[in-house]
Amino acid sequence: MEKFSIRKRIKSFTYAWKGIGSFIGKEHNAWIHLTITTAVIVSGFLLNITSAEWIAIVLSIALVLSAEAFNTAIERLVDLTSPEENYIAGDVKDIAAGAVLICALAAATVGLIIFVPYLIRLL
Ligand SMILES: Nc1ncnc2c1ncn2[C@@H]1O[C@H](COP(=O)(O)OP(=O)(O)OP(=O)(O)O)[C@@H](O)[C@H]1O
Repeated sequence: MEKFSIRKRIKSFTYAWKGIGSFIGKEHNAWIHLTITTAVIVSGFLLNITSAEWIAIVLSIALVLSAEAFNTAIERLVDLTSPEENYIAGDVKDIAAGAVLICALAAATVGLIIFVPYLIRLL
């Protein structure tokens, strides 16, 4: 087994940050998710939501962003390995996109459950 090395662990961490940079820098879907994320966080502070609600929001944000990041990685891998039209390549991309949609719908539901009562109270 390879010897444990702090330098190597730090390097892995910098690769992960590089991956986040590539995801945010090139993906229009990531920009949309980040815009919604910012709006949700600002709303959370303005409405002074509870700790438990923050936990649900943070987990929902992480769920959607990580699903989108996995989807992007799969899309790029498919483009690399199967740039030509291929039924399975298309299916793989559709399934990955479907996974993002499932996560986004769940996050939207969490957002509605948390924010709608606050907004009704404001009216
Ligand atoms: N190599 C391929 N073979 C067959 N179908 C493909 C292939 N590449 C993409 N597709 C089909 O086109 C759809 C969109 O592809 P892709 O996600 O690459 O494009 P996009 O619109 O640029 O996506 P995004 O905006 O998420 O980056 C896929 O979900 C799939 O149905």
